[in-house]
Amino acid sequence: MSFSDELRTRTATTWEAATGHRFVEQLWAGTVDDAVMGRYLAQDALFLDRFVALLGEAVAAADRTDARMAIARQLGMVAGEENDYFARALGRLGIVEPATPLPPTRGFLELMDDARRSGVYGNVLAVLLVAEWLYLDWAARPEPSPRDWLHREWIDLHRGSAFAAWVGLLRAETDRVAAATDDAGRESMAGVFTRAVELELAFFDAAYP
Ligand SMILES: Cc1ncc(C[n+]2csc(CCO)c2C)c(N)n1
Repeated sequence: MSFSDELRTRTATTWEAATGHRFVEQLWAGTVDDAVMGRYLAQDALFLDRFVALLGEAVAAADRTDARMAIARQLGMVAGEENDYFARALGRLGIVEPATPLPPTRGFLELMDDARRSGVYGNVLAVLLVAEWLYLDWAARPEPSPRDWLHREWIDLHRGSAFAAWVGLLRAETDRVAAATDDAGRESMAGVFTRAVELELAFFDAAYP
């Protein structure tokens, strides 16, 4: 079993609680309450800002040109298309002020800052991999899309062949880097991965008061 599969298996209970969360169910059904969607997106705007900084560190720390270029392309996508969704969505929901980070957001910001400041490519990859793979997992359901663009576009941003290929690259990089590092390095990557999965679940929970 690959290193990434092993991490995914090790965290299966929490992972599946996140991918099957009521937020995800309601998103697919198109029934997420505007107050819930607003709380979630306002927190996610804070998350995304630091996520872009983390992608910048991955661009800097990658030890192969093909990976560096692929990460840089993805960084451009997040700063472009994804940011545009946020502007429209927050505008429609009437959210103008930046939110105060709730505990799961604070945890994520700290985890991303630690990985970024460490400059350790494997730890940076471990956070990116969870954030992207877990979202691909819930967004790739073979179900009809909700009608409201607010819900539909949030699903569409996380599925499709380009996004699946990006997650494939993160998995391949994670496996390659893990194979080239020592036990302590792999333990560190596993710790970051596990913490990120826990935070993804807590992040969905926090959208509900
Ligand atoms: C808490 C939280 N975790 C993961 C993602 C997923 N995500 C973050 S940036 C991005 C764009 C593609 O690189 C994707 C899919 C999120 N939005 N919020």
